[in-house]
Amino acid sequence: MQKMLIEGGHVLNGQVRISGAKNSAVALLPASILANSPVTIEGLPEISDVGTLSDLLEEIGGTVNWEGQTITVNPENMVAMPLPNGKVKKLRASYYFMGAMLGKFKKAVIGLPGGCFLGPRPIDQHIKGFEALGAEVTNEQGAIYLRADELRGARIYLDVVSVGATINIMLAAVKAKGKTVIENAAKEPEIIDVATLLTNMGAKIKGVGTDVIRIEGVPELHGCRHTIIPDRIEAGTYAIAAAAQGKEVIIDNVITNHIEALLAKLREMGVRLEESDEKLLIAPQGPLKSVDIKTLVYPGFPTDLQQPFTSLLTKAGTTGVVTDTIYSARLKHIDELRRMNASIKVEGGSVIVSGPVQMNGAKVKATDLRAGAALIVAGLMANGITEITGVDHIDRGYENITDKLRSLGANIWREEMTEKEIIQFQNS
Ligand SMILES: CC(=O)N[C@H]1[C@@H](OP(=O)(O)OP(=O)(O)OC[C@H]2O[C@@H](n3ccc(=O)[nH]c3=O)[C@H](O)[C@@H]2O)O[C@H](CO)[C@@H](O)[C@@H]1O
Ligand SMILES: C=C(OP(=O)(O)O)C(=O)O
Repeated sequence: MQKMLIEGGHVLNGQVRISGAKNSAVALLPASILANSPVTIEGLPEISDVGTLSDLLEEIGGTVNWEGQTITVNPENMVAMPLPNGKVKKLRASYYFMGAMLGKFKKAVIGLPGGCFLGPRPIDQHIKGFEALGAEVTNEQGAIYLRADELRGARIYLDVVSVGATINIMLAAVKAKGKTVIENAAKEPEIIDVATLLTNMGAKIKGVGTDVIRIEGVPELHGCRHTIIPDRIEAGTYAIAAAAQGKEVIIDNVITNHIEALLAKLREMGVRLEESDEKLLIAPQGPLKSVDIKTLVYPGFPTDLQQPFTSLLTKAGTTGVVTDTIYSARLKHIDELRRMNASIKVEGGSVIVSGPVQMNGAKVKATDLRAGAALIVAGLMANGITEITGVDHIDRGYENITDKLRSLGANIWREEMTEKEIIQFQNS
């Protein structure tokens, strides 16, 4: 087990390249199950969630070949192998095996997913969608059993706007008989990316990127080649780090339109930004002004950037209020930031950050993926050394984050933890 160390105070400068989007990758891989011939996906990020899903595809009989960042999944010998335990619990996106296996085999057994603990994360809307398509869904000892004689298109209204439910219902519906309409669908760019792959596989999907998606089922889907979109949350994290501790940082391979809500807030804080084709320059100038943020579904401010943005607010004057309307309990980073000298109050559902304060290095724990990103941003700004445990969470979603930050001038590295440190970490 490793820990991450950061000597704060070094100025970030230079260029960093963004990897393929985690939240696309984790849906594109299960989508390959639906094809009857090999699917090639280019530009996958080297993160542990991708590794885990690739193992799961092999567990159900697929063959997976890697060539650099390009993966080819051959689904021809896949079977409806139950996956009630084990790797499915390591990540959230294993729930996409439900929709994809139901769509392909009309049956699936998948354990309830893991992923970041952000408070309750029900999957009732996924199940409502599967049932509307004609599946019988039961929860038996923590695993979801799905069976259908036949999947039939249906009109499905999502009670909450859900990324996972929108994609999962698309996966189950593309081979169903007849028309499916998903109303109140989510509009995240990753949903468009998955629909693009499915369309290249022969699916008939309209309206993706709006809140009404229409699918006309087809009997067969074939293999294809697809290039993944860049990770807007990774890009946003580097943009926040650059605003916190950068001079002139260029973010390469970014679709700036995908992070417009963040960029608007950075501009309000007084950060100079320049956008060009696939590139974004971040050049903070002078003291930062505090702003308020409220997370919303896309294209609103993303919940996945709320935690790192909270770290940035510690450097701004004078008071910023953060409200997460998607995951109100996504607050585990706050105590750790306080250890580093942040002045943060939690009142009702809001986080009130007072600044500017000088953060100090401390021993802190990443309790989830973006809490880890928040601690890295704080560590880059802090006096002295910050030691972060819980690095496994960070590795679920950030490719080579230590190398990328080092190339920008940060002094960040990893060390193996001693046995005593591992025991302390496990008991904390
Ligand atoms: C793998 C992946 O893509 N993860 C992302 C996805 O998670 P995930 O797909 O799990 O998040 P959802 O969009 O489904 O969740 C949005 C909100 O709806 C609620 N909800 C969701 C489904 C459901 O059946 N019932 C229900 O009540 C959730 O508790 C949450 O409050 O979108 C989140 C919100 O942008 C991001 O933080 C995650 O990074
Ligand atoms: C919450 C996240 O991921 P997951 O849904 O995979 O847990 C995230 O990417 O911030």
